[in-house]
Amino acid sequence: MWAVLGLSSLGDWLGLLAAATFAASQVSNSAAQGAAFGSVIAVRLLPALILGPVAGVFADRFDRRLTMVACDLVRFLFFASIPASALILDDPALVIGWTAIATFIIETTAMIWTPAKEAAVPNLLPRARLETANQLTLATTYGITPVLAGLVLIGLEQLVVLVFGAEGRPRGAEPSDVALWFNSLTFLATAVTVFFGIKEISGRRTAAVEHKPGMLKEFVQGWAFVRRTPLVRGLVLGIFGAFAGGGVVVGTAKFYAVSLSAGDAAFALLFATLFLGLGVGIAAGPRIVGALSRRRWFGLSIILAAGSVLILALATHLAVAVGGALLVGVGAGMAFLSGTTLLGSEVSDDMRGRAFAFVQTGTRVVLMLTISLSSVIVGAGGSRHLSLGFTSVEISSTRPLLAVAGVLGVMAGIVALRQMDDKKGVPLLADVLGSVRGRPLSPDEPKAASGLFIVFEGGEGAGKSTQVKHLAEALRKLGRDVVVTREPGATALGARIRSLVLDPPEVTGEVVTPRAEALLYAADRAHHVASVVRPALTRGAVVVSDRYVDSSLAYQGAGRTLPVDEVSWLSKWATGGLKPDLVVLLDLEPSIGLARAGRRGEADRLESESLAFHERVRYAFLDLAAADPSRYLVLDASMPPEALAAGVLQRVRHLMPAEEEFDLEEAIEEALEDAADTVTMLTGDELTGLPPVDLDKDAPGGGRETRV
Ligand SMILES: Nc1ncnc2c1ncn2[C@@H]1O[C@H](COP(=O)(O)OP(=O)(O)O)[C@@H](O)[C@H]1O
Ligand SMILES: Cc1cn([C@H]2C[C@H](O)[C@@H](COP(=O)(O)OP(=O)(O)O)O2)c(=O)[nH]c1=O
Repeated sequence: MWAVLGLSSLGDWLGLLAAATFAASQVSNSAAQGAAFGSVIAVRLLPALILGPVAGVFADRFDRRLTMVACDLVRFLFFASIPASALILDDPALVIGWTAIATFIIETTAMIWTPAKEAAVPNLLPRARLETANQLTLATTYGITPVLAGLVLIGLEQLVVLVFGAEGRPRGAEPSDVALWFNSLTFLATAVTVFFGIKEISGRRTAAVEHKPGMLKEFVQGWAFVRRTPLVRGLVLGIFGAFAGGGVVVGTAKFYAVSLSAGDAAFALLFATLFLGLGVGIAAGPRIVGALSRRRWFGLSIILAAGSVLILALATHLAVAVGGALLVGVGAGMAFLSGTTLLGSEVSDDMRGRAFAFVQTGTRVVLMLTISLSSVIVGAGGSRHLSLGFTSVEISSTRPLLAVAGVLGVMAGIVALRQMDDKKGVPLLADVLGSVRGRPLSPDEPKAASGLFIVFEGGEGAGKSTQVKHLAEALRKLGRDVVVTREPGATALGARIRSLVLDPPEVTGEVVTPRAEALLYAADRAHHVASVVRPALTRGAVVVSDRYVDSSLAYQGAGRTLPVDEVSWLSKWATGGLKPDLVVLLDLEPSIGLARAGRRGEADRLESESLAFHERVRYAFLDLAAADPSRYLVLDASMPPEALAAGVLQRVRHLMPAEEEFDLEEAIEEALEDAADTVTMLTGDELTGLPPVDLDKDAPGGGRETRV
């Protein structure tokens, strides 16, 4: 298929050059030569307008292999007919006329061949390879074959001179004749290859064929499909927007170079960088964006290209303009690649031909219209002096035109992004940055609406288990369904993971390495969330967990000094993005906490870590709380348990539905009374200096960090 494609593309380029020079060589004065050359090029664009829209119906309706073969045979015959006509006809005008007609027919056939080919490729490849295949196709069509066509032309010319000498060559053996003969044979070769070599292209047709509606109906269906499907609508809009922007750039380029006070060299330089950018975008784009959603990539590429047109509009210095042109190219190249790949992979087989044909036609029309319109406008507009009193600036009409094109392009990109976004709710910038680093974000799984998820975090011996118990009791008294759980080890699987990760090395026989440790905690968490937490939240329960994601960030991130954002991504992936409604951080001097925990008995693997380790953990927790105060309640864990419990309840009150609030006040009162009892039991020293817990002054609504 690639060989066919390369050969056929070589044929296209060769045909474009050869037919035009052939026509020009039929007449001798230069004006007529120009007209002949131009008219042959013009008839190549005409079929796009007339036949383009219906071409796709052929690709979807008939066997694509036979369609391609028929088209290639037609091209074989008509390319050969051009030099043959010169042998038969004597009048140069007739020969030029026939060349134009033949070119028209050839181009018309190409309009049918291309969508058939484009629609067939995705059926021949695994989806995952489609993007690479498209890279190859684009590189072949726009990079290799045009150059090759030029070389072949030169080579043929040399060959003709070598064989027939410089003068007195037989008719039909001029270099441009030979090029056309040669070209005709390339199409014969592709016809043979497709017919005998790639039978798979036909593979998809089955019984459905008899029920096909009429051609006209299929055509109308194709339009309706484009209009109705957000993906295709977004794609079409984006692609047309990009081409319109490109058209304006091309149409204004000459005048633009003048407005930079630069000449033809600058014009050529800008074009060369634009094409360089295009190549870079196509070749390096996929590697740069990594696993970013292709739909998002497409929209962003359009925005990049159009935004860079704005850079062009504002650039006053050639260097800036060259940078802008490079970015326009990169954006356009990436959009081109991702757009083609999306069309190929996400449009169903029976619509694909029409979708490709629609885009193929639309882009040509848009390009022609914008190039000619913008060059006319710029030509008519000229440039104006704007007097500012003390100085005057020259404003060329290319600038506003480019600016308008840029703004419209950016808007088209944004609309395309909206229409096609497959990761709604995932922040765009974070997604792009994550993808560039190899870790795209996944959309959060929907959170259960009714449940409440409360997490206790803190160092060793901070009193988490004690507070979890208190809170659960208080909420149960209110009649709430409460699920108490913990990490690691709340499930049977989790219990095994827990012993793998926490048993001292004397028991396990070796030390768990930091990354393995992070993965084990994440595995425990994934299983825990899926089998315990989410089901409970779904039925509306309050889930109270002793430790969650923050423990990994603090212990594995800060403690083990693994990159915190990687640990965070791992947990996000493990939990499907489930975040707690409230995190209660019990903050305590590690030495005190470890002493408390030590009373419990044998230290586990992490408890035996150095004090410095536990210091890092403590400050990591505090940092996390400071970064998202509305989600955290930080309590001084050296306070008596009852006072802490009252503080927790006070905050939980804000998370409960309104009708439960009244009872909750009572529960808090009760807890405070308990606390008061404890206070009287203590000697008092330990409590001096604590701020009073004042219920009334706490503004309703929560949302602030509360320190009791
Ligand atoms: N606020 C507190 N003040 C003093 N000791 C406490 C407090 N909370 C808990 N403790 C004690 O400290 C030890 C560890 O408490 P625990 O709740 O198991 O902590 P964690 O679950 O954070 O490791 C237990 O012996 C517990 O009785
Ligand atoms: C959940 C989690 C715990 N841990 C550590 C912290 C604790 O030292 C250990 C066990 O937690 P836990 O059972 O809460 O211990 P303790 O009751 O002694 O505080 O696991 C991590 O390192 N990463 C994690 O993601």
